[in-house]
Amino acid sequence: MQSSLTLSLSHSATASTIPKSNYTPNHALRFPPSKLTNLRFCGLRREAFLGSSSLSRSQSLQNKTLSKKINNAISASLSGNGSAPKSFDYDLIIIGAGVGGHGAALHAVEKGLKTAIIEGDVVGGTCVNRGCVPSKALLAVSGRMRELQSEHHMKALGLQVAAAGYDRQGVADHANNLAMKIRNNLTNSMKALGVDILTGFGSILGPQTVRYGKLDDSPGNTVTAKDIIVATGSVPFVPKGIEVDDNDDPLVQYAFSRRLKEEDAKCLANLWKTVITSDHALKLESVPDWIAIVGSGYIGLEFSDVYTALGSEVTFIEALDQLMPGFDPEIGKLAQRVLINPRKIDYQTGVFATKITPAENGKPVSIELIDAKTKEPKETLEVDAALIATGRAPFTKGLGLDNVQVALKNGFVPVDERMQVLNFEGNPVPHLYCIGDANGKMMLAHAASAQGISVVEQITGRDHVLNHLSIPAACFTHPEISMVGLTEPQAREKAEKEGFEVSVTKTSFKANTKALAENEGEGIAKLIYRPDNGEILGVHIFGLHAADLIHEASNAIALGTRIQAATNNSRLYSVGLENASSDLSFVHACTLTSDIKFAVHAHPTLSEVLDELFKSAKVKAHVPGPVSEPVAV
Ligand SMILES: Cc1cc2nc3c(=O)[nH]c(=O)nc-3n(C[C@H](O)[C@H](O)[C@H](O)COP(=O)(O)OP(=O)(O)OC[C@H]3O[C@@H](n4cnc5c(N)ncnc54)[C@H](O)[C@@H]3O)c2cc1C
Ligand SMILES: NC(=O)c1ccc[n+]([C@@H]2O[C@H](COP(=O)([O-])OP(=O)(O)OC[C@H]3O[C@@H](n4cnc5c(N)ncnc54)[C@H](O)[C@@H]3O)[C@@H](O)[C@H]2O)c1
Repeated sequence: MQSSLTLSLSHSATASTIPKSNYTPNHALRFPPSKLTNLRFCGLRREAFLGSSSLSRSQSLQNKTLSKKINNAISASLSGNGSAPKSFDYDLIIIGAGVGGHGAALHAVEKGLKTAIIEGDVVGGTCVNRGCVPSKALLAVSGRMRELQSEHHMKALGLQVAAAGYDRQGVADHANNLAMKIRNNLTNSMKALGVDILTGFGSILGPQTVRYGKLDDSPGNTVTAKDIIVATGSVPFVPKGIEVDDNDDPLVQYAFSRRLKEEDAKCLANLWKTVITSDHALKLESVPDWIAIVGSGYIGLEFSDVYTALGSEVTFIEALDQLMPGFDPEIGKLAQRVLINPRKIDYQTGVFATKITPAENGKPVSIELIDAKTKEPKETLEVDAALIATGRAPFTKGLGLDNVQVALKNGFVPVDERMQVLNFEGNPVPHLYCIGDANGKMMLAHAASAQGISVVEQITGRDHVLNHLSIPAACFTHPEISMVGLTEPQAREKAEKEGFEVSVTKTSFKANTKALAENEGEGIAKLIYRPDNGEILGVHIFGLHAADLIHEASNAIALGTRIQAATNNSRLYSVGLENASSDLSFVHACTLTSDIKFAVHAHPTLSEVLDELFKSAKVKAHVPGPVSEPVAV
């Protein structure tokens, strides 16, 4: 924390409980001295460089001029009749080489398909370059910083550590280098397997036909394929009224291109990067003293972990009535108690950030807040920087989908459960699929990849429908949060509609030897299930390595494993024991393997948290029935 800070935020207080006199007016005091110097030294107005335009890369890609260019390019290369080609250049063409496209390409090659992937920017897409990969590198640092800074934690382990510090550029380099390494791995893996990587912006010209090339009026290249997968991903969603001024701003690019003196360029960069999205925040070009994070979903929460570990104070601005509204409410409450309240984080819920203006000429970032329900103005917050983490928008403009009678829905590509793209009438367009963030089903890297693999299975003759309720998700805070399936309210709603009973059971990390050995006993696991048949409806974990632990539950859901199947397993179990010498493996195969309650976990491991969880579930007593003959598998 800078010594210039005059305000010490109460840990659990909402912003509105902080005396107003401390909160906004003397805001200049919150600026680190270096920044004030820079602001005075620069004395430049951003408009002096490029007028008032300040679109980020992603936004500028999406703007109208771009759409026009693409449409012109598409019309220039349309062959005329729009009918399907008779022979094909490829078996499969994928538009977009993010993790979704990459996963599909690798599986397609394995299945013997001649495959090409079209990429308009860099291989790896959001996850590798601007998402999962660099964010997890920053979170790895924040986790260690947090641990080293916790005197109490260190003392409990009998350790003595001198004051922990960090080198901002070193941390940023770690994230950037990791992204580069994974990007190279992805590129090399595709090249090695013979996937053709075609460079350019891809769009659909007609059935089974794609154009790729520059974003200009040139005809570009036309390629055909038996099947096409759209995997164009997403970009940060910035609500109306919020002005983002991140580093990809054409103004900054312009300044650099004019070869300003290094300190001038740095100064300009400092001056302009005050309202950012995750695209920019991941570069960690600065660690602001006080940053407002608009949105308390995955991105907001993970960045709050990073920023507070590195010394920032955070103010969350959340439109809904509670923080982390997407999580199971009970897990959300615990997460708030552990991840928010003891840290230098305050928050306002039930408010919209309607207008955000970047810092300029010595003035801080200003954030106008309105009550989310009444729409009445609430207050204007002044901070050093703002991170906009209000969701993601599909990147689907200019894809030419109207050439195959497809209309976007709020920008997303409409698909059915097999990821087949649906036309105006709701019918699948033959040979056209969309996976990943662009279809909006589940905006997660592994979901994109799993959808891609599922599509390849289908086009190679094996029908496959992905069960999205079996796909786990994790938030990589310290400790982590993970989940699979339904939240408790969702499960109860479903139960009411379909007429079944729901039970909930929980276990604590406090009872787990390994967690206690690590001095990390804070956490719970929660199981939501059907007591009548032992079906797992949802599992939620908050605690050490929750992101790794969830897979036992997600695999169980995917494979249809029950907590305890509705057969008389206990009788089968005893039959097995009596005949242990010869028949136990048979009995195992047909009964115990379908009962997760009887799975064996190594001791002492964190996985015993889940073992306890499944064992504590009370599946209703079964009517004793005839014991079926064991079947060899
Ligand atoms: C900060 C952050 C952290 C995240 N962390 C995680 C995490 O920990 N775990 C997780 O599961 N998910 C995480 N995500 C979400 C994850 O990044 C996305 O769900 C995932 O990247 C989606 O993959 P995709 O292949 O659908 O799209 P993308 O990764 O966005 O890739 C799309 C690709 O298509 C290219 N493209 C777009 N249009 C065209 C076109 N017309 N022609 C040619 N190329 C085109 C783009 O340049 C891009 O390379 C995170 C996201 C963010 C922003
Ligand atoms: N660990 C991970 O798997 C991981 C990490 C980061 C991102 N992601 C993916 O990226 C996607 C985007 O993440 P995200 O955190 O931006 O979105 P999100 O949907 O998770 O959360 C956005 C939050 O912003 C709030 N909000 C929206 N507009 C607002 C406004 N004007 N004022 C105040 N609050 C507002 C919403 O109520 C919501 O709580 C997620 O869907 C997630 O799947 C995943």
